[in-house]
Order: sequence, then structure tokens, then C-alpha cells
Amino acid sequence: MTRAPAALLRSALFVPAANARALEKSASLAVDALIFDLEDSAAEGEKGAARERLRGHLATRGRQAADGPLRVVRINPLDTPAGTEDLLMACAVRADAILLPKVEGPEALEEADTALQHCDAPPALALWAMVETPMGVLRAGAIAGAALSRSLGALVVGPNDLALAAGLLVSPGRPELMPWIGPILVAGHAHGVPVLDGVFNDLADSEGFAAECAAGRRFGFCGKTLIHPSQIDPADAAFGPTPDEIARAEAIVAAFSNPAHRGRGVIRLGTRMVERLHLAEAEALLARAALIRNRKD
Ligand SMILES: CC(C)(COP(=O)(O)OP(=O)(O)OC[C@H]1O[C@@H](n2cnc3c(N)ncnc32)[C@H](O)[C@@H]1OP(=O)(O)O)[C@@H](O)C(=O)NCCC(=O)NCCSC(=O)C[C@H](O)C(=O)O
Ligand SMILES: [Mg+2]
Repeated sequence: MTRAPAALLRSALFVPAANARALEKSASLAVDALIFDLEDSAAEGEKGAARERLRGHLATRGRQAADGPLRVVRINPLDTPAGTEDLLMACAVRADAILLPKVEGPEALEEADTALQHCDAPPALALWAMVETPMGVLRAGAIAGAALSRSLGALVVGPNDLALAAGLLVSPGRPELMPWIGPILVAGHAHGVPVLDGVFNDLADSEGFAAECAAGRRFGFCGKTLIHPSQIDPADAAFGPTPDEIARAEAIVAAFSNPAHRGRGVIRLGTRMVERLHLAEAEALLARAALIRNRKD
């Protein structure tokens, strides 16, 4: 099926549904996506109560506006007792997307897709996939290319589960994770599926967080998953175009609009070669900047 045009996904905050206060707080946050978590942040004995709390919360709060935060529910795996109940609840409250944890192949997405068809879920309800196991990384291409009746809205890296499964001792700058992250990025870009970077666990290390966001942007992630409201603004800043990038994009557009350059495939701009592919890139960046500006107004 065709992929939806990329929405803004700079910041995606995990909100533990087991925590009533965090759930309440999430309604006041300006963020691109809220991922309500029923999986790892809900202990075994809390899962039912967390689901019912989230049902009540989402039932009384529809998406505030077309450009309000996407409402995503991370459910438990479908082969666990809680998984199907979670999926039915997310469908009933008209979530925007369901995030499946520990996806190891297209079969898990197909199974969820079929279950959603049986409960008359709207076609607009997207599936998202966490890739966070060695098998998931090995099959990332097949996951990103899964044949579904609905859109695969995002792949999400799970660094904590990857580190656990592969025995990684992750150091600052996370070089140990790079061989695992690379195949997920390639798979997403090959199939036109946005890839969200994994969470950063140290809430006191704001410099480390900013550096990881900046690296994530350079690597081609669309945005980052977050664990705390204080991480939203730095993530939005890192994954939105900077004023310098906007100025450069405007200069490229202006250069190609110059009648002297009409019909030319390649021109010189200052010290650099600029081709029409850079014009397309500049136009896309300016469209993204306008989307962000409109959201603020
Ligand atoms: C990490 C935390 C447990 C820290 O909690 P706490 O110390 O209570 O935070 P603060 O006192 O600083 O909170 C200040 C206020 O902000 C609200 N808050 C905090 N976190 C969130 C949140 N995530 N969403 C919404 N609101 C939040 C507090 O309630 C305070 O509100 P108020 O008192 O009204 O001012 C906590 O931040 C937390 O639980 N974070 C999310 C944890 C989570 O969801 N984990 C699962 C997803 S990550 C994951 O699974 C990784 C992946 O799968 C992988 O494998 O890597
Ligand atoms: Mg995980």
C-alpha cells in the first residue's frame, strides 16, 4: 500500500499508563506524538489497571486538533495474555497508531493487522513496530516492507532491549549500538517508513542527550523517542531545521529561480556545487519549516 506523507515526528514521548499523574500531565504537553505505554513500564500486576486507566483517559480526550500530538498506544506482545486486550482497547478509543514491541518479522505486523480488521478498526489506524531484538534487526527489511492493509507509520529503535539481548556495554556516544541501528535505518529508508531513534535514559545528562539527538538527526532518524517532558524541547530543536539550514535552502531556491540558471542541472553557489536534487531537498526542508511554524502559531 502507499505510504502516508511524513508527518512531524521530532519528539515522541513515552507516557507510562500505570502512572496516573504522568497520564494527566501528558494532556498539557506540546509534543509531536504521545506513546502511551502498557508494556515495559507496567509491572505484571499493574497491566489490567493501566489499560483501564488509559481507556478512560483516551475516551474522554480525543485528539485535540488535527495537528495535536499523535496518540499511539504501545501494547504488550500479542502472544501474551494482555496483548489482545490492549489492542482491542486501542482500537475502541480510536488511537492514531498501535506500537508493537519486539517485532521480529512481518508476521507480527500481519497478525495485528488481521486482528484490527476483525474489530473493524478504521483504516487510518496505523501500526508502528519496535525493532529491539537481534532477530528484529536481522529481519528489519522484511518488517519495513510488510504487506499490510494499513500504513506502517514508524520503526522505533529499542536500545535497552538490544543492549540486554546482545550483552552490549554501551558507552557515551553509543558506538556499540551502531551496528544494530544501521540495518534499521536502511530498512526504513528503503521502504519509506520513518525511523525514530531510541530513548536516552540519563535524565541528568542534558549535554549527552543533546549530542545524541544531534547525532540521530545526522544519521537520518526523523526524531527521537523520549522518557521525560524535559526532553521534548531539545528533541524538537535538534530534529527541526536550524535557521542556518533554512537560510541555505532559501539561497538554493533563489539561485535556481534566477533566469540566468533556467534549464541548468547544476550551478555554483558560493564555493559549492548545487544540483537539482539539492533544490528538491531545499524545497522539502522549507515545507517542513513551514509546518513547524504553523504549528507554533
Ligand atoms: C523516568 C521517570 C520514572 C522519572 O519520573 P519522576 O522522577 O517522577 O519525574 P519528575 O518528578 O521529574 O516529573 C516531573 C513531572 O513530569 C511528569 N512526568 C515525568 N515523566 C513523564 C512522562 N514520561 N510522561 C508524562 N509526564 C511525565 C511527572 O508526573 C511530574 O508531573 P507533575 O508532578 O504533575 O509536575 C518518568 O519520567 C517515567 O516514568 N518515564 C517514562 C518511562 C517509560 O515509559 N518507560 C517505557 C518506555 S522506554 C522503553 O521501553 C525503552 C525501549 O523499549 C527500549 O528497549 O529501549
Ligand atoms: Mg524495549
